[in-house]
Amino acid sequence: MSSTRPAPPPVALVNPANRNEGAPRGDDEQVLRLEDVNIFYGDYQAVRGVDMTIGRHQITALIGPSGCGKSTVLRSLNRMNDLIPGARVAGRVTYHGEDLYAREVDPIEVRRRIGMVFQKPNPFPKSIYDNIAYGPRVTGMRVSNMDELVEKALRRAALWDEVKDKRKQSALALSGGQQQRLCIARTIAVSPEVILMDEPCSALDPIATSKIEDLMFELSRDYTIVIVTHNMQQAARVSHRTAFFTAEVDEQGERHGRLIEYDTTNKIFTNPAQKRTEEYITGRFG
Ligand SMILES: Nc1ncnc2c1ncn2[C@@H]1O[C@H](COP(=O)(O)OP(=O)(O)OP(=O)(O)O)[C@@H](O)[C@H]1O
Repeated sequence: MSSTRPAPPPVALVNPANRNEGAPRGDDEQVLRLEDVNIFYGDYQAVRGVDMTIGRHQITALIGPSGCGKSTVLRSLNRMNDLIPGARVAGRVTYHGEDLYAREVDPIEVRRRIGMVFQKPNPFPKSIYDNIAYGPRVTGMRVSNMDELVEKALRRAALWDEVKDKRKQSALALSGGQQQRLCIARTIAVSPEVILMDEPCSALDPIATSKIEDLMFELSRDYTIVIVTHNMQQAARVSHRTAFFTAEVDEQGERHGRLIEYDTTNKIFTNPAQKRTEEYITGRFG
């Protein structure tokens, strides 16, 4: 951020009454920032010393070999690690400059503003309509017209045309790709600013994957997206910036995830600065 740029307006993570406020606007604004982030599961340090920023309305891909800490880092961005017994995040993770881990911050509000879509589509065993209405209801959002909200979320997730006549039917009857778009619609329904996606296409066929990729690109006009993917072609196709992680072995023989290189996706895939990045993207290791 340039020193002349005015600071973004504070975002109330603490006060749920402000949840319907629009997201602050600004082009290359940083939405999330990690500073010397270290993540532990009990005594085991899974991730070491990560520094990176996530820009607004960008798709940021986290790539790297299995076990290098991509999902762990992703979960630190909306305090999902809080739900894992023994997990602990040290260092600073800020959202528009606010410490996400400050004592007074409400993790529920964090997860509403920074939503998450998982690897395996996980709709609730409820109707399509109720899957979308669930979040607004439980978070106490003031909604004047729920039908409209449901329609908007389904349209936004490119699912409306396929389900408009069966909104009262079970979400479990949808195909895997439709279920994943429903999960995206469910995330969108509570008006987040950021959507975290943990390998959202790994359980889907190529056609469903391509629909989700198109959707991600479309959504990046309004949302900031961070995606973990094993699929390098996918990272290259959809993301603006790519972070390459790998696991390093310390003197005691323990493996710790490290961020090796973070740059524009074009740079990472055409002219990476680090040899390890090049070896990984050319398939020589990992
Ligand atoms: N809930 C947990 N409890 C203990 N250790 C964990 C837990 N989740 C992950 N780990 C460990 O932390 C390290 C990083 O795991 P993580 O799942 O973040 O890696 P990843 O890069 O996302 O892997 P993959 O690509 O295989 O999903 C691994 O050594 C893993 O075994």
